Amino acid sequence: MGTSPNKAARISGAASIHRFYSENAWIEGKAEEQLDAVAAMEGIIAIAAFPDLHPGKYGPVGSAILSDRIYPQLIGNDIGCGMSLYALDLPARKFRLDKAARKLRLLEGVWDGDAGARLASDGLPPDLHPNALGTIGGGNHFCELQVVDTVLDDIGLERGQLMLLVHSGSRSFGTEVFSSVIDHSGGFDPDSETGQAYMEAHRQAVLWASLNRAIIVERAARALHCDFRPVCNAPHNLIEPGPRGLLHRKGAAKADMPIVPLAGSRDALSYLLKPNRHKPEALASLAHGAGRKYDRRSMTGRAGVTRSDRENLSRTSFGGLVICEDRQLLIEEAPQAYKDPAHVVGQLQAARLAEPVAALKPLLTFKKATPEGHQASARKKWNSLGTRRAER
Ligand SMILES: Nc1nc2c(ncn2[C@@H]2O[C@H](COP(=O)(O)O)[C@@H](O)[C@H]2O)c(=O)[nH]1
Ligand SMILES: [Mn+2]
Repeated sequence: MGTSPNKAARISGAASIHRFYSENAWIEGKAEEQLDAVAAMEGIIAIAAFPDLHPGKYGPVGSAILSDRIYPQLIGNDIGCGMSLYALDLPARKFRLDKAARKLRLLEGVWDGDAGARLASDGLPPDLHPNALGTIGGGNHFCELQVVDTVLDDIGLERGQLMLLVHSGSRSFGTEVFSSVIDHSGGFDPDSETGQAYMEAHRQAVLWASLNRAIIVERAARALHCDFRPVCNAPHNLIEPGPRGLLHRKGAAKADMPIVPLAGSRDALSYLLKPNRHKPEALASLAHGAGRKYDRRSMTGRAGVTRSDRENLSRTSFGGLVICEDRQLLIEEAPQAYKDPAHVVGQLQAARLAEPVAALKPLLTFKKATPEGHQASARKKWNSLGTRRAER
């Protein structure tokens, strides 16, 4: 369990860990053990842990870790993963959920735009995983149509306004970068050739992921016939070099920006937060979501157990819809898998790290709609259509 925010600093191993959650937070013992293990690693300077903390494959998710070494393992494969939020120029009165759901199915297929040109215009090699660009990916990546439910501060949003929240990362590119360094659990010296090569590939992956989210919203807006404007773009899986060292954020939102999104679940509110910049121990970071309460494996038996449960997996208590044909993913990503985002926000407020400025209600959540095999055949079909079009 966590300690209260006012006695949160604790020395464990070499590095201090600031826990920004109280005894009431749902924190697994394994996540605490992972924090302690990281604090004892060579070169770790300080750690900030947030109330969405939960165990990860290689380290604690929901933490920011300052280090004088590069630790690719702390970031994992989804380098640059983040949340981008956009306000849609789509009148709510004209909005029809079932129609929008049909239109957004377009996101299932590959993107038919000029990936090479977009990559090049962002300073990236044009052949950098072009086929994956503009696609959401699996797991808990999603693209969600939301409606502004509550506005607590003037941030240019109005109640009832439609929004799009995109959560995605660097797809196959990030996986390739990580797989080349996966065995280096001891990390890299930042001055070493291998360390510098990793940081260059990582820099490109962060740009790639951000471009990916931008293309996803373009695709969605085109399908919905509307305009959009960016509200915030907050990565939460990356290393940021700075004057105090290398800041590793693993499932911790970059918070040195005016507004930071905190995602809930497909059946809970998401929040927009105004960070309080006067807490250096928070390492310019914040919770990025509700955080997992139960791991994927243990969701079988917790969700979709009865027939009516299974029938309701694609509907939400807000009257919203979920587009995801992968039944197992629907179960693993069921709302019960996550902590209560309102509680997470309350913990951040109690720790004086941030204030909520708006709450957003999910209307339509698009997760990986077809299993990988179907996607491959859809891609083949799309490509052969393209070839036929070109032959005409
Ligand atoms: N609004 C939604 N939020 C969701 C959904 N599924 C997950 N989540 C939240 O996003 C974060 C992402 O975590 P990450 O560690 O994979 O980056 C997670 O903590 C959840 O709170 C959803 O369908 N809609
Ligand atoms: Mn993520």
